[in-house]
Amino acid sequence: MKITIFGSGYVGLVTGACFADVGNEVLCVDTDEKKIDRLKEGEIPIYEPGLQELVTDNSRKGRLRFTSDSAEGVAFGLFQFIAVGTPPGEDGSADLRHVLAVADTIGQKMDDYKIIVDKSTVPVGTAELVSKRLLSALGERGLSIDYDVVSNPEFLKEGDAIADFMKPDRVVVGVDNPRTKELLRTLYAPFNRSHDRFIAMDIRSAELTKYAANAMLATKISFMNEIANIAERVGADVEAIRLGIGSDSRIGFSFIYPGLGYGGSCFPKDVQALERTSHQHGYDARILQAVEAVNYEQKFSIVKKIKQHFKNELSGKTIALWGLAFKPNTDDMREAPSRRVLEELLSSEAKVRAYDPVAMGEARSIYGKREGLALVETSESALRGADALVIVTEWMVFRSPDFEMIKQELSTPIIFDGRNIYDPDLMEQLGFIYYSIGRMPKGIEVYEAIG
Ligand SMILES: NC(=O)c1ccc[n+]([C@@H]2O[C@H](COP(=O)([O-])OP(=O)(O)OC[C@H]3O[C@@H](n4cnc5c(N)ncnc54)[C@H](O)[C@@H]3O)[C@@H](O)[C@H]2O)c1
Ligand SMILES: O=c1ccn([C@@H]2O[C@H](COP(=O)(O)OP(=O)(O)O[C@H]3O[C@H](CO)[C@@H](O)[C@H](O)[C@H]3O)[C@@H](O)[C@H]2O)c(=O)[nH]1
Repeated sequence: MKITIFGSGYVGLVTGACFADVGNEVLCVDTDEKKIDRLKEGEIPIYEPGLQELVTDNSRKGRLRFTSDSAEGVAFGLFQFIAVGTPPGEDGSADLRHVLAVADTIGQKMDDYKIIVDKSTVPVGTAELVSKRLLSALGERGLSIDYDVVSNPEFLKEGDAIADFMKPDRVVVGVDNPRTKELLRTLYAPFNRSHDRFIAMDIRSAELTKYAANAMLATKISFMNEIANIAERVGADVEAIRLGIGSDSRIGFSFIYPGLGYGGSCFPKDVQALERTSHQHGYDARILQAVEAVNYEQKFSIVKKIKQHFKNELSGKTIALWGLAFKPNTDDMREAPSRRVLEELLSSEAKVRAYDPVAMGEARSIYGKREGLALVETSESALRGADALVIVTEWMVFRSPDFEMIKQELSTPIIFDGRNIYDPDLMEQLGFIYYSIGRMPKGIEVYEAIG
């Protein structure tokens, strides 16, 4: 089948490469000409495991192409996927300008029947807005051409994006035309082989399903962070609690890792946008507000411990920071907890030496030359002359480091672990002062309430 995809970011590029890989002809369109030039040269602008190989292979076979010419894009595919960004607007609601710009473009250029598939995360009612924009653009051209607008939210995770797309838990499709539903079922059939994962529903429900999924996952994380905050105040261990509740199959082990709060380009903006939608419809979404509030505070939790340890005297101290990406296996730093941690440390006049296995380029483009901040090339050099190490992102390579080397490099052996990746008993044996999330530091019976 012929597929056009507007937007060549995390979602558009992965979607394009995966559809091409199962034999479709795919044309990816992006308004960012530099990005398209790089993609044409075989350069992938983002770090996503496996994507380089998939894009290179399918480009070589001629099934995956790139253009910044939107007219070419509209003419090409029966399916016109919209996979552009929907960032938060000033009041937190989703900014639809890119989605509607694509709708305008399609309406201005289409000459035959198209299926417009919205893969961007958008508030309920957006498909109707897209449809109105198409009608109005066609009206201006004095044309009446048939089309369908479908909602097909994407559930992939960065870092696992290809596996998530190729073997999805489900494919949600909001569609009101039975024939179009069957075409989409056929399009997704290669990813739907072991059992039926194709879930068709009305368009509004599909749009809301996406927000409900992200809000539920974010709720699990904030809930667990709240339990962690209670645990450390009453002298309990959140890691034991995690095992104790995760083993209940009704709760499950996934998305109950406490830490420094959720970040990334999705949970923060989507919880906020759902809360705004709800507000606009006269309903006060109190759970969502609490999820956000807990998450906001959680990003400060490790800095509060650092400040408490150093008795609020961070001036003249140097902190080594491991992990800048919002989670492992990505270079994405959008809403990354590391940014909050960095800002707090720098504004407390600490010096920071930061390292990440893949996000150094991204960090340089965000911070440039920032006073007090050194972006360094190895995890070892981050430690040099530092007074403490902070773990912000749980990259595999940080899980079993050379602790003797860490001790030698740090002026005092202190680790603040924002992801609970080390064993407190081992840390004690090795002679570290060790702080983590939701567990008391060894030797302290009940943690003093922090801040
Ligand atoms: N990143 C994720 O893990 C993820 C997962 C599921 C859903 N989503 C949702 O998918 C959407 C896209 O997210 P993303 O992370 O891929 O965004 P992104 O910012 O990585 O990429 C968006 C791309 O769209 C391009 N673009 C903007 N306007 C355009 C236009 N008019 N025509 C063509 N291209 C245009 C931009 O240049 C950019 O390259 C968002 O709604 C997001 O919430 C993201
Ligand atoms: O137990 C956990 C699990 C995750 N996180 C944090 O939650 C954030 C989001 O993680 P993750 O969900 O793995 O990454 P995303 O790539 O943002 O993916 C989410 O957002 C996407 C965009 O909407 C959805 O498509 C995915 O299904 C959804 O998992 C990260 O900061 C993680 O560190 C925790 O703190 N504890």
